[in-house]
Amino acid sequence: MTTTETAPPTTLLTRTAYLLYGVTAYVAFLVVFLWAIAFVENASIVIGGVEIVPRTIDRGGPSGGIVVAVVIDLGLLALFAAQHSVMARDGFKRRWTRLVPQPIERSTYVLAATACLAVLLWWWHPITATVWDASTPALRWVLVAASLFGWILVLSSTFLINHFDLFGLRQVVANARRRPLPPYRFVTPLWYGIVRHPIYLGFVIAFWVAPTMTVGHLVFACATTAYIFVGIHLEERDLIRAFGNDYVDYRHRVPMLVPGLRARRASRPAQARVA
Ligand SMILES: C[S@@+](CC[C@H](N)C(=O)[O-])C[C@H]1O[C@@H](n2cnc3c(N)ncnc32)[C@H](O)[C@@H]1O
Repeated sequence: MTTTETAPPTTLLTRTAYLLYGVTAYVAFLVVFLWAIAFVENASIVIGGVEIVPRTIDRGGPSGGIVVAVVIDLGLLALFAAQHSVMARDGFKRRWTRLVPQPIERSTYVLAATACLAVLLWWWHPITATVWDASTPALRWVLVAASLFGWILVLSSTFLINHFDLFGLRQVVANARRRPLPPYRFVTPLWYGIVRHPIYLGFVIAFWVAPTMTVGHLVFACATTAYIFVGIHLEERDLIRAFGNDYVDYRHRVPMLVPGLRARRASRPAQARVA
């Protein structure tokens, strides 16, 4: 997330190149994000007789023994998690922007995350042994709808905090227009008044609610959920550093992931405030 106030002086050519880079990173992200939805939902989309989702969580990927598949899949998830955890930290960004110009720092992060996600989706090894399988068509539809609701929650929440800042477009557009970037703001609209992490809640719903749960899908859901808790811990540390008592108070008022949970614990003593 960006807190820059002024864009450094650059030529028109450089600013245009940064803008194109940012737009390319955003479009690449959108394409791979749509693939990720199709991947998790095991969607089959045929256009002109061609299947455009050749590999999903349970279909089409490389095969191997179960042990090999679990090791490779966990390795792919670890690669994705490592990229996210390291590159999103403020300390890394400070050192990183000595190499990468500030206006395209976020786009570079988005591009790296997109590349790691594409590698994960392409090399994922399905493990198709069934854990559960909803028997009736009506129940299957309900579960698919609930899972898609998770994706809607993810996407709508990005717009509630700042979609174009999250994906680096605001930064390259401001730089192209030679406008200073307004400081990044802490906001709590709509879902952010119900849980502190609606994007992560959306992912948890999308990953766990499935009409057919295979062993591979379960490995994916367990590992990503564990990583979400680690990510929340790191992200909240940065948010407290950036927004101080505003975020500490927010943590006391609003539950982390499960709506209503914190309200039941409201009588617990408040944690230490930021000095
Ligand atoms: C991938 S988003 C996830 C946001 C949040 N954890 C969620 O699940 O909805 C990560 C970025 O959102 C920013 N962020 C988290 N909560 C925010 C809030 N209430 N207002 C503004 N930015 C926020 C963090 O600083 C971080 O850069």
